[in-house]
Amino acid sequence: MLSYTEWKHVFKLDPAKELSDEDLEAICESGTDAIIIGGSDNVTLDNTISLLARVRRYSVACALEVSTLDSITPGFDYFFIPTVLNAGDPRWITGMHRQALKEYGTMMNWEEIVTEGYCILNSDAKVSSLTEADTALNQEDVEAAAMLADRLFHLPVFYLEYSGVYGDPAIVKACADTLKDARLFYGGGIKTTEQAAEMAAFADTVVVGNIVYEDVKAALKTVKAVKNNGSDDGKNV
Ligand SMILES: CC(C)=CCC/C(C)=C/CC/C(C)=C/CC/C(C)=C/CC/C(C)=C/CC/C(C)=C/CC/C(C)=C/COP(=O)(O)OP(=O)(O)O
Ligand SMILES: O=P(O)(O)OC[C@@H](O)CO
Ligand SMILES: [Mg+2]
Repeated sequence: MLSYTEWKHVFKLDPAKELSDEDLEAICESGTDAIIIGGSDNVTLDNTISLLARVRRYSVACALEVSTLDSITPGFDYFFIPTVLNAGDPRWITGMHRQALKEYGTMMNWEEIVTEGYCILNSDAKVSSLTEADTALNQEDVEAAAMLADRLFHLPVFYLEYSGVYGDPAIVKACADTLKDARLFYGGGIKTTEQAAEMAAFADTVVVGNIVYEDVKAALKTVKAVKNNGSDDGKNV
């Protein structure tokens, strides 16, 4: 299994959405580096376990991106823990985390835990309303968020989240230039090979989500586009 520090392309699958066995097989066997299971609403223990079991038929790495306490279950290669750096509601910065650690703190394998410093930039995304994110950020503000994640908090991942819309490549580049150690994850609105390649030039890891459910053939094409155009700064590998 590839360490998450080497992932260039990832599919994010939502346990609350339907995906046929045929499409799931194509996604898992596509050459992507990993499957992240996660979503911002209607994620339950049942739909998480069900999707995990289906993905486990394949050898691809599989991570849970934890968004609710109820959906935490063993069996993943990694547990990605978001903290939303521009959240208005502190529960999504450290509140839920402290609650989770009361329950799981003594039984954690810390090697499997990867904290993601999220910066949410699409005001229309569900995740934006959920966390009451302050999305009115200019490039300088986003660079400061990247520095906060990387230099001040030493988070392993800074996640530029445009969920649902294609982001601004200039901002993604600025973050790539700002980060020293943290890996840059980019996610949001990727529908074409051109978009996938453009973001792969700056981001360490490109996350492809909703298009899987809209046009699986287009989703599959993003794998090669990313792998052939990825940034290669040797960070953290
Ligand atoms: C033994 C055992 C099972 C051990 C497990 C160890 C473990 C994992 C312990 C937990 C440790 C811990 C600290 C957990 C944190 C718990 C928690 C709930 C934290 C809050 C996380 C958070 C900030 C969530 C906010 C939402 C968010 C950022 C979700 C990520 C996914 C995402 C952005 C989806 C996209 O959503 P969206 O595009 O809006 O949705 P649609 O595509 O459907 O429109
Ligand atoms: O669903 P899309 O818009 O591709 O975004 C991917 C991911 O960043 C969502 O958390
Ligand atoms: Mg989504």
